Amino acid sequence: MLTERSTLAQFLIEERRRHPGSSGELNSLILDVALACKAISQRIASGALTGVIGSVGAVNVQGEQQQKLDVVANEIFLRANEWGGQLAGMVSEELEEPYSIPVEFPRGKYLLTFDPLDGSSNIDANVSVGSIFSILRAPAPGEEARVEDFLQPGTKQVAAGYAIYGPSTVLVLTVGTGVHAFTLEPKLGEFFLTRQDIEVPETTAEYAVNTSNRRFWEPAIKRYIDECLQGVSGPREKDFNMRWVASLVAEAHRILTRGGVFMYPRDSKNPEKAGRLRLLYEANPIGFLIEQAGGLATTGRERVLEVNPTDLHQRIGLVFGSREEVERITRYHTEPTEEPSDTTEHWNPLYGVRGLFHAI
Ligand SMILES: O=P(O)(O)OC[C@H]1O[C@](O)(COP(=O)(O)O)[C@@H](O)[C@@H]1O
Ligand SMILES: [Mg+2]
Ligand SMILES: [Mg+2]
Repeated sequence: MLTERSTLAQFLIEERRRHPGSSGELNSLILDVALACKAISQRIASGALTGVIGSVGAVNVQGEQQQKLDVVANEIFLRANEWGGQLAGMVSEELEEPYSIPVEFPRGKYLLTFDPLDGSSNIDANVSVGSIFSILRAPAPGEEARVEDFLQPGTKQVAAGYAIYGPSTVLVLTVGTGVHAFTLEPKLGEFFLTRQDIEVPETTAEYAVNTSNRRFWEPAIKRYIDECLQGVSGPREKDFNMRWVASLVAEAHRILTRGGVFMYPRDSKNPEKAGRLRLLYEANPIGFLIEQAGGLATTGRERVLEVNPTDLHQRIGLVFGSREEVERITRYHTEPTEEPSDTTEHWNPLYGVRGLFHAI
């Protein structure tokens, strides 16, 4: 029987009872991932005192500035997960190719993909960051994983989660039986169950989007946001609130706590990229968690978890959160929507359909 005092290990033992013949390898893997998160949490907490703040002065495979903590967190993830015999390979945001398990360690039946440090541009400002992970089955257990082995749709995930390094460190996990949160007790170094069966409220009046990209958005997103901005005097007939942390993990955690909708839609900013966020280790694990909590996650057009990946570091548009809003945004992508000629005219209360001049 699980209680508020159950540890992550006790939770995993309870879960395993549902699968009497299971080997326990998944549990060991999740505990190794959790160990990596504890170690990263400690490095982040000590901040500038241990010299881990600042950039490396190099760009990663994605062409992004690597922070020292990106490199440190990546190393911690690799070391914590390579030795246990559960994995056939790993894919990290920080590595171009899959990481092959060193020959001295046994290879196992799972694959791990991860973003070791998400939101790392926030590190210097001491804003919440996180780690995101996804676990898949290896098509060829015991053999070195090939690139194509990782290209599985998100529906195939066995487990997924993230750790948020905020005022407290919280591990949020799904093994396909709901979403549960474990808070790190730093003195004991143990994760304790603090929220069970998390549910995303169906309705919300809070959205998260980087509006500086507005001119690159598709009409459906412009329409949605413009309608929110019109508040009570617009077609939505209610006022909205906005948040943008620029840390996917922090946005997902807020939405799993009080609802909301997050958008990093496909845009025309860089036509070679279909979005900002990466499918295998950002969109899929977050999508799995959100669906398990009763919310929705789409690309704006289709369910994220049904996208067939074509590339390890593929980017994708991502819309997730409270069901009603995600359904609406996804519907707007299918409806013919006029490109608003000028934002101000579109939402200014003086000019809107319900505005002052319309009434005269
Ligand atoms: O800088 P922007 O455009 O606001 O983008 C922020 C987004 O980029 C990310 O930081 C990308 O993740 P990484 O830090 O792992 O590259 C997300 O967490 C966040 O949602
Ligand atoms: Mg990230
Ligand atoms: Mg990252």
